[in-house]
Amino acid sequence: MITSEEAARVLAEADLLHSAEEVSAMLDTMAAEITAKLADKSPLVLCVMTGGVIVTGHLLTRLGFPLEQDYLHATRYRGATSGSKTITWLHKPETALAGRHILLVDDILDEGYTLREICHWCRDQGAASVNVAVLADKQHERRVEGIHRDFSAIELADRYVFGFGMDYKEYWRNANGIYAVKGL
Ligand SMILES: O=P(O)(O)OC[C@H]1O[C@H](OP(=O)(O)OP(=O)(O)O)[C@H](O)[C@@H]1O
Ligand code: HPA
Repeated sequence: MITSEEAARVLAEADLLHSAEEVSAMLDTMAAEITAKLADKSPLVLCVMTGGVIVTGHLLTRLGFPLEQDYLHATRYRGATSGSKTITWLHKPETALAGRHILLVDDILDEGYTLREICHWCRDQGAASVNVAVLADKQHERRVEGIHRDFSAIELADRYVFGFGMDYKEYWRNANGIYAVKGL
């Protein structure tokens, strides 16, 4: 945990990677790609809490076709900047997944453990298809086997980022843009 004063310093010293306007334009593009693939599938959109909440909200207003929405919460970082290999499930969706076309929406695909486990779970539930949409796809060599994203708004360099749902030690999910922590 850090104090709010430390959090304010982290933002003041951070590098702005993408402004809110840039994020908005990239979400427009991703929404168009999702529409082209899923508009006739009546998908079930699952927000991956907590980080996925902001991108899911912005994305949903750009999807002008019939869909349903639910959420799940699976976490492995729990406020830290490096993750455990064990995913903790805090909430599973109420909506039945069997036979549904699932669109998972999360803030970031980093090493991939989280979304890989969530995709496996969706398939175990009998989903007809599983598509993954992330705001940010971090570029590095540590990605686990067996996970790929179908849609991504932004590719990012290998730095610890925050904003637009992504946290730094639980702060600054509310930052309106994408920032990289100084020195990380
Ligand atoms: O690709 P990975 O290396 O697995 O990391 C990506 C995941 O990590 C973050 O979740 P976190 O565990 O921090 O949970 P939170 O969203 O509740 O903070 C983020 O929201 C992704 O779900
Ligand atoms: O770079 C990151 N920032 C915030 N949350 C994350 N979860 C995985 N990687 C990150």
